[in-house]
Amino acid sequence: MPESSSKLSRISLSDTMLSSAHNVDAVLSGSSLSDSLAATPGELRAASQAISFHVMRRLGLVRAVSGMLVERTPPYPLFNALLLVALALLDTACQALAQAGEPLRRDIPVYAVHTVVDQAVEAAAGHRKMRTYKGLLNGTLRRFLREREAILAQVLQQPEARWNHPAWWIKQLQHAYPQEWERLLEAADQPGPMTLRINLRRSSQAAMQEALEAAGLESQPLGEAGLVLGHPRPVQQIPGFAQGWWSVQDASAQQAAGLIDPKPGMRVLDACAAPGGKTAHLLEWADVQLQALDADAGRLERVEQNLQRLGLMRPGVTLHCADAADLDSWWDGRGFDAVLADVPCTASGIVRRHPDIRWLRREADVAKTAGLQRKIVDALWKTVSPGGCLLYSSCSIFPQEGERQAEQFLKRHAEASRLPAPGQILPLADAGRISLYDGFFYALFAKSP
Ligand SMILES: C[S@@+](CC[C@H](N)C(=O)[O-])C[C@H]1O[C@@H](n2cnc3c(N)ncnc32)[C@H](O)[C@@H]1O
Repeated sequence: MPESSSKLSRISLSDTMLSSAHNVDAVLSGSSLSDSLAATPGELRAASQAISFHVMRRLGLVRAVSGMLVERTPPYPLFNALLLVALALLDTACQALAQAGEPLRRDIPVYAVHTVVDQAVEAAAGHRKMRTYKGLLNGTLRRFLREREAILAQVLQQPEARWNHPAWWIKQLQHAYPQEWERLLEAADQPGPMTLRINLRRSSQAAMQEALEAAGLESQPLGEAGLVLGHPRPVQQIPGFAQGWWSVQDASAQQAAGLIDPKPGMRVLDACAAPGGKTAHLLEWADVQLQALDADAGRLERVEQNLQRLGLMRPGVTLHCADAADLDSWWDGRGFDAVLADVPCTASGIVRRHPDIRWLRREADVAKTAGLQRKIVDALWKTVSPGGCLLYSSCSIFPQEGERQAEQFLKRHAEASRLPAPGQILPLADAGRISLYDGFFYALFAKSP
């Protein structure tokens, strides 16, 4: 039995399934899974997260199965979510049985078939408003077990069920990446690695790797300041978090500071800063004068907390809550040598870490977000001093938020030229190993002197 399953088995599965159903219901009603998990009781959170992530990665399939098996959907959304949770776990239980001897991925929650059915029915039976649907749940799960092969053969004809992404999302990727779209969709269902960026002002890659080794944690170096952990861990279980020796930051995001390569004394603007991953990296890189903005006051507080923890809140560093596109509200007219525009985006490049995103976004969001990005980056360009640079970045794999945005920017601004930068980074598995990189886009523009 995988480690994740043995840990989960110490907690009542019916409670965990019910809690996961609340999470799935929240996402289907338009809320983020992170918010719903934050409201989950602490003792259930880890197990509920494992199951909820799993259901998000199977949601297209189980919704199609439920649509086929349940003729009249009960008018109680929590019950429908519980059914989806149970179907996802049941299908996985059957898969694990069929693959006996070949373990499933360690993050996938695996239970025995009869346990899933019993515990799902118990979860419904113990809930005042779901009790009446107990028989429907039991009957549906048992029918799925009896007819699984035929049911799957039929529903897997539907792209959403086959790829577990909305149909519009699949079409976007087919159009943008005719060669890679299938691998991209598959990669979205693999969990991303946990990557640390070492705060070179407080530790070093070698010292941190030693500290990890002493704590029994395996890691691999990445570039000059990164370490990829063998297995993800809660931050409190990793040495040096409170001491500010490191931050969690994906390998793609770790490239921003090096692309800007700020020098001591430079005036730098980080225009969409929260929670401050790249702000901190820029301050670790050089003693710059840095202004950080974010439109969300709550998120901006996290920038301050992170900079305090890392020992980077020093004179010359200022934080402002402001709309970056509204220059009158925050800009004093003095130009910046470098501007980082890490713009808000659909986050289509990080679905492996946030498997709910694909179900929360709507097709119209892509154009809407691209419009907001254009407004922000056009305003920010005015703040760049002649001879300075602007780094545009987004954690998206939709070209409207990446290459297309960069091409159109160049057309609008005659005094802009493009400098070398990675462009679109795709989170594609390499030789069967999950990608170290989240989906990301970088374009670097120089302003003529
Ligand atoms: C991709 S996140 C930034 C991540 C951050 N750079 C990091 O590395 O930790 C985008 C941020 O932009 C902020 N934002 C959205 N619209 C904004 C605007 N008009 N002006 C400034 N910040 C904005 C959001 O609140 C969010 O924190």
